[in-house]
Amino acid sequence: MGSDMDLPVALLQSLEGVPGYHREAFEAVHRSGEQVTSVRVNPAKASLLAGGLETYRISLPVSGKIPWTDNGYYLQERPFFTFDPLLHAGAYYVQEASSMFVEQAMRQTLDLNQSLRVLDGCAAPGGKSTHLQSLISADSLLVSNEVIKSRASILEENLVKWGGANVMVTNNDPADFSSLENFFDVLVIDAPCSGSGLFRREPEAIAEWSPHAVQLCSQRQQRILADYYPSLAEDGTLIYSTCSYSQEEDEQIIDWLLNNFELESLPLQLQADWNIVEVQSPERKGSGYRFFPDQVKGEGFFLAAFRKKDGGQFHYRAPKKPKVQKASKGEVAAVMPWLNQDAGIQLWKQQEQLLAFPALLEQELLVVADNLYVRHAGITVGKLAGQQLVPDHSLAMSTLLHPSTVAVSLKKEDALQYLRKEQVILSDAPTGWALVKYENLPLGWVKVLPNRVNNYYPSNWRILKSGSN
Ligand SMILES: C[S@@+](CC[C@H](N)C(=O)[O-])C[C@H]1O[C@@H](n2cnc3c(N)ncnc32)[C@H](O)[C@@H]1O
Repeated sequence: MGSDMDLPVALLQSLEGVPGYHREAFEAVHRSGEQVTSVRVNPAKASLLAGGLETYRISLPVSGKIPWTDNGYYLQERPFFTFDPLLHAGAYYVQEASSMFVEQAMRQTLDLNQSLRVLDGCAAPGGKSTHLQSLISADSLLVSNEVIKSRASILEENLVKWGGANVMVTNNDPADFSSLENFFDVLVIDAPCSGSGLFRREPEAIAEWSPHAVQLCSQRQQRILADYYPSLAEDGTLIYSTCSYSQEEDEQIIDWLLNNFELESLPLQLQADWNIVEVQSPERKGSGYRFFPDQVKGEGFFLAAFRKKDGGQFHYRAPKKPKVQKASKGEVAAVMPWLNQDAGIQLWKQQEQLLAFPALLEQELLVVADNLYVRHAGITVGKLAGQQLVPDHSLAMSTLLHPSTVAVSLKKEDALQYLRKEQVILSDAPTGWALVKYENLPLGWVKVLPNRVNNYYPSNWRILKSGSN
């Protein structure tokens, strides 16, 4: 190999004959060094922002819309995202454009107005999960599972910032889901893969690639799919994706799925100007969709969708010893003034923590909590000290918060100071708990005391870098 962007010869050879692959253009786009930056806006927070969508345009150098998704935008250049308080407020997520195509698979194979139980089985750091949460209805459930503990904590952070109440973050092995047979209506597997689709953005990954690694990934993808499969209900949708170009991880997985399970391949409609390549698996002619960076404005990506034709439906049985209990009348009375009254939520208690969860998803909460290791469920409201709520950061990030909660607005420099968990000086703030806001979006809590202000931003999420742009 010569320069960093010399792609593995074995990869290039393996792609000969693949529909849509043009070696010269493919190599040229990797050599070009062009970087595509994109974000997906949080529709639940966009409406709260001081200037609505226009605020994003001021904060971010938006250059255009990503055509296969409602809330995705390309940027002219990559800003220093860490120094944008709106990122920390969960106003948007920085995400690769091609992977937002999962929205088409969801929209074209499901009625998103229905109440759905959705499992994101390979969820960290949360790109697909935050997207799925924005797509599903308020009385649908998203379970975001990540097997690696350290990655599950990043997933939790991103989902807490996103602010949806209908989400549970779990940290389980895929095999643990065997106890939830036929529970989910949608299973999204954005599988760990050999990563060739990201070589333009991460050239250092090229050195790790080998045909052997592709084989290992393919076997692991089969294990993950086989472990999760029983948890999908009959007529449920399976969405499988990778950021690999290798057929062993893409078309051959489609054939493996169609050969080993009662699945039907679901073709998706494409617009010609998206330049996404439709492929068929060699044996069973299942449909797949491949993104080449020389043809789309985005990185390499592959997606296929299926309908499950066997299984059955889930039958609810109340757990004998529920892991969460309904909050008492007194606890509800102490907490309700903090919450938006129309939110349709039920308050629960787990040890000392109070949490808010959509009232219509009571059975779902109980079943998932009974069978899995739940890191986070709904909105953590906080703990009661006597009759007083000590509010949790999750509540500040949530749209459940009562709109007239005491708040102070900060300019960018002060907001960054707050996000570094440093001292903030607030003149005129009344004593007690207050939200800190930037452009009308909450960043977190402070407690105003007569002689100082205590900063309650979560220590492990604080900005560590100095500077402001
Ligand atoms: C491609 S990433 C997922 C990216 C994520 N869906 C997103 O959009 O932000 C694949 C994830 O699968 C996880 N993973 C690795 N090995 C796994 C296994 N054996 N079973 C399940 N997940 C695994 C990785 O830790 C990683 O978080």
